[in-house]
Amino acid sequence: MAPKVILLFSGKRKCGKDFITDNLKLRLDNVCEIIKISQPIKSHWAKEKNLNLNELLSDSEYKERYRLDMIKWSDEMREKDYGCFCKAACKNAADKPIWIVSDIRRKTDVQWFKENYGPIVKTIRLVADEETRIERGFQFKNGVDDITSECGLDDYNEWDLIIDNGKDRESLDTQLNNIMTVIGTL
Ligand SMILES: Nc1ncnc2c1ncn2[C@@H]1O[C@H](COP(=O)(O)OP(=O)(O)OP(=O)(O)O)[C@@H](O)[C@H]1O
Repeated sequence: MAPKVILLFSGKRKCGKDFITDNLKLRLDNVCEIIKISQPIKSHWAKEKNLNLNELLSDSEYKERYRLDMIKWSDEMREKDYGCFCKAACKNAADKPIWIVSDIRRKTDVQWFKENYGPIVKTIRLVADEETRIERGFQFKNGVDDITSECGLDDYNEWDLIIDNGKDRESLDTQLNNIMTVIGTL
């Protein structure tokens, strides 16, 4: 069974992608699956370099140590096939009516999903003011926050929904209700 809706989430570091998508998953219970494009990148990289995958997946210093190398390597892979990681992530996804892709970063990610799944693909941008992001632990890093993997969708303007998750945000309940409207009736 193919998914009926695919939600692609994007947003800057510490805007709350994991927070919102984890809460959405709680609300949707077992009709959804969270997909991370970074998962196949990290598992391939871990295997290749003999690294600890769990540490690489968690928010640790360990991950930061390999971040730049991973970005460089994955960019080279994308040059050969821009959909390679989207494809790998979807191949491992469970058979659920709603897929939540929590870490879309590039226009080619959106392109790949739209080409392969059509109008069931909906895009959601999370935004948060910098002060709030800093409170959550964001620190600007040259070579990380100023390159495509963080800025590739800054000028994308066809979002189905933009959610403020900064200091002026609405309640979590309202944020999730707005997402439910995008999902519509299955
Ligand atoms: N609406 C919110 N209310 C309370 N806490 C929040 C909210 N949004 C995010 N947070 C908290 O802010 C921190 C960063 O959020 P989260 O990890 O979801 O961001 P992210 O966008 O996934 O970050 P990264 O890109 O670095 O993975 C977490 O500790 C999270 O619990």
